Amino acid sequence: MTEITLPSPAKLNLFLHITGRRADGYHELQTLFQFLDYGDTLTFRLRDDGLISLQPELPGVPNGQNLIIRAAERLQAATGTSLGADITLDKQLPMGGGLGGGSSNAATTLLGLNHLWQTALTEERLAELGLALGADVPVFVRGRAALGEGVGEKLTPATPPEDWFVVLKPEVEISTADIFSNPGLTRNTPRITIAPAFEGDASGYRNDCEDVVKQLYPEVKSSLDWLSRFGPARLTGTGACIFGRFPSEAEARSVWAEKPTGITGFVARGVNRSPLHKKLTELT
Ligand SMILES: C[C@@](CO)(OP(=O)(O)O)[C@H](O)COP(=O)(O)OP(=O)(O)OC[C@H]1O[C@@H](n2ccc(N)nc2=O)[C@H](O)[C@@H]1O
Ligand SMILES: Nc1ncnc2c1ncn2[C@@H]1O[C@H](COP(=O)(O)OP(=O)(O)O)[C@@H](O)[C@H]1O
Repeated sequence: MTEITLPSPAKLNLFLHITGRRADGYHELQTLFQFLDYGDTLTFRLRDDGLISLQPELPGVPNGQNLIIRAAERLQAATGTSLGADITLDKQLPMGGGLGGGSSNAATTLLGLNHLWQTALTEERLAELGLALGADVPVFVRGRAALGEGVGEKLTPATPPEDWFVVLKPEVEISTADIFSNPGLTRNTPRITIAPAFEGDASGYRNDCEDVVKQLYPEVKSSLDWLSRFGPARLTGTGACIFGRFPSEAEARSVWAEKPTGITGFVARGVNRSPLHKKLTELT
């Protein structure tokens, strides 16, 4: 095999509780991750000269800082392979939206190149390499919906309902670091036991970043107010994307059809197995 094309799906944080703060300033979380059957696509073409190239360059992200290149270089360093790759990215996910697109791209690169280069690292080792690139990378490497604890890297598989979602992207850029450093952030939500997350209904939980984000960004508040008219709606990650949950595709699409003009987003299904892992299994 000299070329593979793989999905790089989005994630939602169905809830996100901040339960404390570590000595290094990072926040301890409890969060329920689920994948969407919607995202970016990456194509990897084998090179035998060790070079890594990426096209197209993302606006505002020089290739040297792109998580795709950084993941590929980490895999080269960890395995000592002499192989390289030409990588093409079809970007669909909004950047910095709380959908984990960059982390997902890093995970797809680690799994995709491990396959193409036949470097045979275990999923556990790939998740370790990924964690050094971002707290959200391990869940994408593992490919199972999960309760994430620690900074999101301690994962316990979970099976939330595979509902349909309307995802909206208010036109604001939100920095994760800014939200986590806000003095008004709730940082003492009591830890929940794992059992409710297994049962999968996240409706009794919340996103602890939501109040701060709504105060700072009225566009997010107005989108949440609008979407909440149709059912439960919530922020994912530190935003800016929000999601509404619906039991059927038809209901999700009818709400989507009524969205105010000028707001972007998409309709997608929540899935407990990553589309990336599904595709990789088909290849082997
Ligand atoms: C909040 C979450 C939830 O899934 O998602 P996103 O909104 O990014 O998608 C993640 O935990 C985000 O993880 P990640 O995107 O890897 O964050 P990083 O770039 O490592 O962190 C940016 C900055 O946010 C702060 N930070 C991040 C994670 C965390 N658990 N505590 C923190 O205090 C730190 O100041 C850090 O320097
Ligand atoms: N391949 C990539 N795709 C998206 N963003 C990337 C990528 N590589 C680096 N980044 C940087 O990571 C930041 C966070 O991106 P992303 O993971 O999409 O959002 P979030 O963490 O909010 O879910 C971007 O704003 C961008 O600067």
